[in-house]
Amino acid sequence: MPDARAPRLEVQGLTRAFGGRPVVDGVSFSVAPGQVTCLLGPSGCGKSTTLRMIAGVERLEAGTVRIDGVAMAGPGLHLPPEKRGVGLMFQDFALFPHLTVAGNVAFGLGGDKAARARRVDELLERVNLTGFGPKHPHQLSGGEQQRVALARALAPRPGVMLMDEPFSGLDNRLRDGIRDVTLDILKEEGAGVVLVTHEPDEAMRMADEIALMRGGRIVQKGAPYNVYNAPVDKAAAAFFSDVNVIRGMSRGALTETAFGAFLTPGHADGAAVEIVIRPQHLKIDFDRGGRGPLPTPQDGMAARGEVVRARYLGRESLVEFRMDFDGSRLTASVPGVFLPGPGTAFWLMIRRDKCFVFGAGKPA
Ligand SMILES: Nc1ncnc2c1ncn2[C@@H]1O[C@H](COP(=O)(O)OP(=O)(O)OP(=O)(O)O)[C@@H](O)[C@H]1O
Repeated sequence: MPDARAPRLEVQGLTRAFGGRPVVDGVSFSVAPGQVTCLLGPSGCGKSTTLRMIAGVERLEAGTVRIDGVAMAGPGLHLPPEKRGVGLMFQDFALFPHLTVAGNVAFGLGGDKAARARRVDELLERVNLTGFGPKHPHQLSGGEQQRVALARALAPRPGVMLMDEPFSGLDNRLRDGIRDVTLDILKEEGAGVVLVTHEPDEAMRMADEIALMRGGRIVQKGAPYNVYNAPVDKAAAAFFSDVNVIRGMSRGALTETAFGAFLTPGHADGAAVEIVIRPQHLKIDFDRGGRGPLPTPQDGMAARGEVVRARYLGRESLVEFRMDFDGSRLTASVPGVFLPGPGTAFWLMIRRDKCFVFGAGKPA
């Protein structure tokens, strides 16, 4: 019996260049049964090429791909996509227009007619499309077509499901529901899933593990909570939200700023450091006749700034300040509606437990 914990997919050192330019450069990760790994990163970072090499539609130059312990690609080895036992779901999911819904779902299925029909019915029920079998794709909404595509990809019970921006063609209202249905079914089926996306929200919502990619490499890998709350560098932090940056210089493992001193161990004396904080972790307080709140160990000292502009975004308001100490801009996010007028004075503090300290030399 196969080991239920053995990885469904193991990718080692995947490498590929186009025109002499490395596009995927030593990518390694593995995916357990029922696990969703999101390859997340900006356009052009090599996510799709990685997925295509795993699928077998692109050749790799170095590295190995193993599915359920069996080598699919490696030095001198390249199994075609149909021999890999992978399910594919791409943005332009391209149902076969001339086939019915049932015909689409049954497309990759072997076995006798009755067994195929049973599997098609079972899957259509799972994706809430019972009774849609005789229809044709053009009679379906975008969300329904997406669910047919999911059923079609799952029909042969692939050990590994590869999805490239599968939800990006759907409007926002549909997307959340379909993501949840998809996730439930994939977990039940026990497939290992690799999902490519450039949207951090989607990765946070779907992933058990996020592999953050940049320039053809995985720069950070971990549970969404860890990647969000312990980014490896400023760019990793900034990929998930706007960030504020306060610059300073480390001396004796401390960096003095207008917000008080920050511990900056590991940075040499004289090294430029950047203290990075997300807008929701700035605290703001009212001006009390030219004074702000008293310093606290948790939040350090308050620094004064004036509102440049405030915008309401639905769940939160974003307020941009010009800081007195150096004229720099900082942005705070406040839940709900908070729209102070330009020029209003406030005092800002920084939640020490939520700030990240990086050397200023790292890539932006
Ligand atoms: N067949 C190809 N020939 C030449 N260059 C290619 C080829 N396929 C991809 N590239 C280049 O490789 C780089 C990575 O492409 P890839 O599609 O993997 O990125 P991505 O992270 O998935 O981006 P996107 O989200 O925009 O699809 C891009 O610069 C792209 O132009």
